[in-house]
Amino acid sequence: MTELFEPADARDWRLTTAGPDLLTRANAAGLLTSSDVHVATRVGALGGETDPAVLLALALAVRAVRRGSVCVRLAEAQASAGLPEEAGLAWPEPAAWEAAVAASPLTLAGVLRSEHGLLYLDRYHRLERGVCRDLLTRLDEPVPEIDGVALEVTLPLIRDEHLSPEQEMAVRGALGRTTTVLTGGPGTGKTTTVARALVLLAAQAGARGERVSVALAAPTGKAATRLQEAVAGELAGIAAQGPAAAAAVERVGQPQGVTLHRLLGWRPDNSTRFRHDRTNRLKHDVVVVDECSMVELTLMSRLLEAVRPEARLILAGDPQQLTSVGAGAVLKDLVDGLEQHPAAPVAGLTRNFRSEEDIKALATALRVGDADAVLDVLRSGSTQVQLVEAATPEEVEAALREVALAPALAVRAAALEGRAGDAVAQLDLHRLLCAHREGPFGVRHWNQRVEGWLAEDPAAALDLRGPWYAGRPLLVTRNDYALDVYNGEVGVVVRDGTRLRAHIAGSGGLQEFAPGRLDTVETMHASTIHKAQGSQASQVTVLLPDADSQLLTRELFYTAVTRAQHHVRVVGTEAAVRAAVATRAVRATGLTARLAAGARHTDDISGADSGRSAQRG
Ligand SMILES: Nc1ncnc2c1ncn2[C@@H]1O[C@H](COP(=O)(O)OP(=O)(O)OP(=O)(O)O)[C@@H](O)[C@H]1O
Repeated sequence: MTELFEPADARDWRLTTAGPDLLTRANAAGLLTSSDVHVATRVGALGGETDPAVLLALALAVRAVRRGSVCVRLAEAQASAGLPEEAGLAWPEPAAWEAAVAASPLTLAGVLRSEHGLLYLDRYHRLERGVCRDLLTRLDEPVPEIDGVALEVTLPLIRDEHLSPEQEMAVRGALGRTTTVLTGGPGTGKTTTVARALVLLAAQAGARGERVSVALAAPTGKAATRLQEAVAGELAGIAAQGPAAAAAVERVGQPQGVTLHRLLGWRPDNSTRFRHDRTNRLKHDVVVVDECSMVELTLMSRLLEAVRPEARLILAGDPQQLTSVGAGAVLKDLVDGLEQHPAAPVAGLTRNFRSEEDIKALATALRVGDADAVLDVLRSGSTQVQLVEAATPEEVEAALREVALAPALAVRAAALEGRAGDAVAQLDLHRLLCAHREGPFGVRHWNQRVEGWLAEDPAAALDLRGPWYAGRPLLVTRNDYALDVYNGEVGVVVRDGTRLRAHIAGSGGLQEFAPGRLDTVETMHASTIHKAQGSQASQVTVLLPDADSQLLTRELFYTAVTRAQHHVRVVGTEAAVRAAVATRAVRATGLTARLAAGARHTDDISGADSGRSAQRG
């Protein structure tokens, strides 16, 4: 994947004429945006650097972070840029380039940091080193001796309900160390395992005459609510076995699921600093964070600073999913980097207990990158997965109208009758997911199309003169602490007599608002795959963009299809399916190599897999 933008015309806002020729050429070729160039030239001017090669390196480091990487490997920059010859960019010779960067006043001043061929902006270098150091320190932290009697009494209670051998291994592991990275695809029992680990940890604390305080958190409100509900459900299942089990579960308490930002203590004056930090740690003895694939480097750094060193930390997630919107690929890096660590903190769950067989087969084929197998499953005539081949706008329109209008009508009908619970519950039955926000394959377009179909449908009788209408499905896009609604939560606008009310589903149930008070919501007849992370629906329709879309990656496709519990419908072309499978969204970071070097007790992070960049396989 070349990751270039195509200037619309000579006045494209991403184009600039200010700056050294090398940078403006890289800008004109679509490699650097005007802001990359401006930041590099401005920082260069402030730091006394005029060498265009060094400024190009700095601009590429800025670009890397903008695109989700933490650093850039200069030696590979030319190859991964994929610029055509005609771009006329005179790439510096790598060895001389690295030497110039090393000798630059920007490096001497600490603005740029080079390490084993990886070039970082100082902030990201500090964050990465901090995450690595905090994690490795945590892994060396001793844990209280295990009380054998309490363990023998509690293990049968959590085994009885259900616990596979790999889950039991993970649970025992969580008991024996401060930090556990629990990985697995959807339905592999991560929450089940977390709930059981909580029961064991609470029993151990009980044997020491203590009580545990548990925090459950996730990057989005929806994921936090799901975590809370799933843990509560599992605990209730264990408790139902009898008085001894109920007593063991009672020790865990009833932990609330909260967003990670809320757990850490959001501050109105600062978006990357929190009330809880190294000087004001979280009081909890056990901190569980789910959907960690969505946690960016900055947030992981703040989390590790805030958790007491002796507290238990369980980081759960699926490293195959899309990485965080912000820079870093932390969960994946932890899994790869800690693989060889003597404390063996990574516990992988592989058996899927929930999904339908063909959805599992599709997810497996995607994980291993076998495009033929993906297409075979999609075309197998299964009742669970299906490829609706649609190449032209008319074919896509027909395919989506068939699947998206009926759910929208059902939501509208419930909302008109004031049945808020039913209307919101409908949203879990079907989700239409797009890769893009804009354009013919984008969320904005399909939200408008569904609204248009509703307006045309006599059953819906929708008047589209205002943005608020009964049956408008809502997706919360940002945390609003004043209203207590959180990113990822969903809701519906419902008629209440003569007025409209917005009902949002949060961890405490439905909350009702005057629609005008909500300014962090968007319409959700369709949503992006990114925004659907951390949620699931019974049926999912995935609209694939054109095969040459820069957003189309295996991770994106995998994340989309694994949102489905019972049925996945993929709308697109064979070429798009193949392009998705062939394209990896790999980010350049040094964390894997850093962690692996830490595990080997060396400072050498020149591991072969550090500083990877996006590639089309
Ligand atoms: N060992 C097991 N035997 C039978 N059923 C199990 C087992 N482990 C988990 N399950 C069931 O499988 C389903 C999925 O488990 P769980 O919700 O814990 O998975 P998960 O990995 O957290 O999924 P997701 O990330 O998609 O929420 C649940 O219904 C759970 O009760």
